Amino acid sequence: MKLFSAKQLKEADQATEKNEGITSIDLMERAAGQAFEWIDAQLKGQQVPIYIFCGIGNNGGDGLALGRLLLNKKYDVHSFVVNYSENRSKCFLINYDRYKNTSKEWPKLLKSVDDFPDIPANALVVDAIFGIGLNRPLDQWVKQLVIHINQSKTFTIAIDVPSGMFVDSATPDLEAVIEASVTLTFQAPKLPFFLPETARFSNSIQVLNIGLDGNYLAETPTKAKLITKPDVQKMYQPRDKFSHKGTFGHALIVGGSYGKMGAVTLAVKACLRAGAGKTTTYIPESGYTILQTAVPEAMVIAAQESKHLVDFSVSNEYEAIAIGVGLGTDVKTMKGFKKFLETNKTQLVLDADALNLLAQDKELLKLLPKNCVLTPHPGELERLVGKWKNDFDKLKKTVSLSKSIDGVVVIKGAYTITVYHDQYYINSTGNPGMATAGSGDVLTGIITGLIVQGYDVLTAAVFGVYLHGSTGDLAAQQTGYNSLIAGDLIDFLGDGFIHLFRSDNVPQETAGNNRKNSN
Ligand SMILES: NC(=O)C1=CN([C@@H]2O[C@H](COP(=O)(O)OP(=O)(O)OC[C@H]3O[C@@H](n4cnc5c(N)ncnc54)[C@H](O)[C@@H]3O)[C@@H](O)[C@H]2O)[C@@H](O)CC1
Ligand SMILES: [K+]
Repeated sequence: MKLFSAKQLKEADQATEKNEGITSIDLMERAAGQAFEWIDAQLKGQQVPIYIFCGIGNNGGDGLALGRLLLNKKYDVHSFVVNYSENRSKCFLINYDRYKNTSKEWPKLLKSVDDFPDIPANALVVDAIFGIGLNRPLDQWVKQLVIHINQSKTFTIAIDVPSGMFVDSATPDLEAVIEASVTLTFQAPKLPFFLPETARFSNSIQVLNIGLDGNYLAETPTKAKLITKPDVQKMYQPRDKFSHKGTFGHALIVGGSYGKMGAVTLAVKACLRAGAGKTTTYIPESGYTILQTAVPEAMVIAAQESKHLVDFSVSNEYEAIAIGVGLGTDVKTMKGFKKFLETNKTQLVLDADALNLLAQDKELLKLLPKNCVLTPHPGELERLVGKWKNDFDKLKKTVSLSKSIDGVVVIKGAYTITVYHDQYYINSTGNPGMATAGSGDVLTGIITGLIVQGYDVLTAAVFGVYLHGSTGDLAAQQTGYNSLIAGDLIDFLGDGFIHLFRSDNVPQETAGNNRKNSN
């Protein structure tokens, strides 16, 4: 699903008006109508005081149109105009007049803190103060109004975006943003709904389709995409009946150190479960028995050194090498790692301590082969790219890193973002249960397993991240969040694949009939 910028959404509005021969006031009526339908479907006529706060631009126009529709359905509506400027938009003014013709009570003008109404605890608040047009910090008194609404702790519905949130750049003041209970967003979600600093404001997102021009939406490329099930269904490569283990590649997992062999165990198991034809691990000698016992399906090459890997001389028979899980950052390991990078030509997935080693000596980044995949969590990313000022700056820095290595960077988090050059792929699956030791090792294994089967690195990263999250969601249905451990992600990975082609609304016992493809 594409995440359009504010500028693109405005262009889509214009294309719709032109191609359908409608005016922006018609489009606003459509948007407000959709919001009304949604709210009416929840309230079903129940009488609660509805407090609508409207700005003086088109977001405010939406609020007034919504207020009129609610009044027509005999809801108890109290409207306020947040008079932050005299530059009222045309559509606001038209809806202001229409509102006055519907209601005996005019919207109350708010001009300063003294005008703020008390908001009853049982009220439903509608936030239509600012939408995607916000482009500078709020006036002090408008910020105070946002704080006043947030402090009311009432159920708050934001129209299009929570007011105060910037869509295409970092939100300058995180105290001046509406904390929405639900965000009714038009046509497509917006990028900051998924970024760590701002995601908490746009809780529970409902996308309302207002029928913007299909051609414009289809043909306009976006920097950011939200990756959902239909996107990954297209990525899945069905298996040929006559395939054999050689068809699905050979992966090497390099890592482990004394006390950290579990990381390799998890990665190699995940790699196999993701579908790699063969896997080999290259580990310090002390892990030999552990690996052979824990994962009989994997081959093991034990290095001479017992506790840390020092020498990384591996053959070039693998389709991909994952390196870093449980590796440690011993000085000798660093030396060997550098030597390995100087000669290696195989596709790489770098995680954990491999990233820490790269961060210790950034010159090593130049030795990475094209199209490698880096999977840092925020701490590892910061060590690689330096401190960022905000989420947008973090993306910018990650884009630079991706371009400089000509590879893929997976920023792990609640919404994991895969960055390739200046494209962002935002993952929609996963849950807080996955914040547990070893979860990242499993992801490394999954991505590596997909690469060796022939998925290109970007697809392997985006698809792998989705699968990892959806598997976590399936596992959590059995374990709950607290009890989910990384091993569960491996156990449920098969269900993750099967679930890709299962309709979400079909009860479990009949779901199998709806499977188009399974692994
Ligand atoms: N045809 C259309 O254009 C449609 C617009 N829609 C609504 O229109 C919204 C966008 O409307 P607008 O572009 O009018 O903008 P907003 O209503 O989001 O903001 C109002 C205006 O205030 C000014 N402004 C920006 N920051 C300010 C600040 N800190 N203090 C004071 N003034 C500030 C800007 O000039 C901005 O245009 C969307 O989010 C959506 O809710 C929907 O009705 C769908 C159709
Ligand atoms: K809003």
